[in-house]
Amino acid sequence: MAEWTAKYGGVFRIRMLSKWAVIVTDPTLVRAVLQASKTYVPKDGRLYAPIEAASHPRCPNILSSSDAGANGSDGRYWAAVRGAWMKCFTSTNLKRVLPTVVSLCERIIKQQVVAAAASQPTAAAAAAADGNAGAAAAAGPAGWSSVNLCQITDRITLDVIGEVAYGRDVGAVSQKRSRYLELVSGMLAVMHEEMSHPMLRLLRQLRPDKAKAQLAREWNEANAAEVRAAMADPPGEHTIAGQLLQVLDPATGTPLTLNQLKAELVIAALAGFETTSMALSWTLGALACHPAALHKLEQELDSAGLLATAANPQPSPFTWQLLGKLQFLQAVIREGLRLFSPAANGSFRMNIAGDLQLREGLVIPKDTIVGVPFFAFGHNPETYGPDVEAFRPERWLVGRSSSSSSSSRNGFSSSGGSMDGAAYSSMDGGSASLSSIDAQAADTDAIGSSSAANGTAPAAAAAAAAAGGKGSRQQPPNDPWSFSIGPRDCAGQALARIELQVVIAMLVGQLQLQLHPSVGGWQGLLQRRMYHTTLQVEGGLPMLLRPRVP
Ligand code: HEM
Repeated sequence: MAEWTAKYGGVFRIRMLSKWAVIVTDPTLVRAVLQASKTYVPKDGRLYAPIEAASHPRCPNILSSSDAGANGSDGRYWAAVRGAWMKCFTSTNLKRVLPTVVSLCERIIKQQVVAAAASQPTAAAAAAADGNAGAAAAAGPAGWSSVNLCQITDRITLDVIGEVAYGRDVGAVSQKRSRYLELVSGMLAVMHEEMSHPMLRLLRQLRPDKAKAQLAREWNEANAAEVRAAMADPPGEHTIAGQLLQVLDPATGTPLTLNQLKAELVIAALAGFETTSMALSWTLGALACHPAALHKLEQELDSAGLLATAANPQPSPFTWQLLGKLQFLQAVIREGLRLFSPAANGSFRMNIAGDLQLREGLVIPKDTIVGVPFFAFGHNPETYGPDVEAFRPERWLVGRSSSSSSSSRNGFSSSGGSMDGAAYSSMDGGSASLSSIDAQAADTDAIGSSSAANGTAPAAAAAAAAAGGKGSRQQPPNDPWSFSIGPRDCAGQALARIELQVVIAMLVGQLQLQLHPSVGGWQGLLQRRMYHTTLQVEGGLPMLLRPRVP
């Protein structure tokens, strides 16, 4: 779709099985479709059936349920659970999660220090001397540990989700083998397959795949056990389980049942695990291929006391006060999210209300699918200029003031708003949201929740104009919108943004990173992009790591 976007521009239509789909990547039209307005298109669960299959086939969940009138739903259920999710992500609650993220990073760094030390005098040299070239390559050069970075980011992310969902350490970082990690990864693989091939689910119902059925059973049992434990001994206010246990189903007036809770809580892993982990891996991989950007980041980390150097061998851990303050780090994260948009497929909606006039001469007929694929959005040359394929964090700095995140109160944007005719409860709890987390606002709980900070970043438009491109017409947003925008934007983005900042700052601050030569540099990294519902790294991401200060 990125290629079609480059060829056909910010709006075009494609055929999806029996239906037409209008694909929108023009920022103005994306706003029209996704943000509260008369042209807003609500979600429709029918397009998300594989997610429901992996959560609970007969229970709605926050991600797939309709927010306004589609599928016979009035949106009240979605509004109730969304409200609970957002309460979980207030600054006060997120502050309780930050130490977990920091300590997981410290643990990973320690593991890498040990692994790198074990490769000295060098396992590689010994293996090479024995004529075992394969083992020598896998061990990496002396003093470096050879890793699949995706496995590291997976482990950190799953433990963060375990803490936020249930207040529990699921042990992905501390244990050598984590069954829960295997189950989540397995279920996501099934979900992606079924999203890509809609007939697959039907075929599997006709001819069941025993291994997949067993996986689904185990997944179901593991989640049921977590939910039962949470019901018996409710975890704290900072957990999604803790908040959901207080929700009353608007249809019955009673607390959510075990199945309803399970359907909701599973979404934390299905929506938050691979997306965040991939964002980390892609961004760290991109940094390893761009020494100038890496150097700038190192300088910024050094000035914040986060870089390990001979003079400062034990840098301070990342603190709440630093969130949103490191401008180049923020730019690196934005550029990573733009270029490697983790929820690549983006948001797909169904225009059920009637013919919809998006602008003069552009009408979306009733019953048409409307798709906003965020990977293609991030690769629209009309928006970002001719260098869309380049990793250039600076594009997010031009035109931003030094307190860049202050497009709204202290870095928290609050343009969520209400939606015609539908209860939109994400404002209820107030979440620490969008562009950054800012320490000045950290003590405030009643923070507006969602939606894009809608300032403009003139750099890309100027670049496009200079190149004579059509991009001069566009107003690029000052965030890559990888978390979507509007009432159905990512409920977990405040958490993801914290994890991205802390993990990148701490790993880069304390470890040297190099792409393994087998990847083939930047071009090789780009070729690993595997476009599913999420943007995965095909074959993992082999990297070499070593402590900055041995
Ligand atoms: C870099 C990481 C992440 C990215 C890029 C991302 C992206 C997105 C996007 C694009 C959507 C909208 C999907 C659609 O319209 O169909 C979404 C929704 C959602 N995300 Fe995330 N997400 C991330 C991390 C997380 C995390 C960590 C969690 C929770 C632990 C989470 C929970 C959710 C939920 C619950 C929704 C549905 C919200 C609703 O429909 O009201 N996400 N996310």
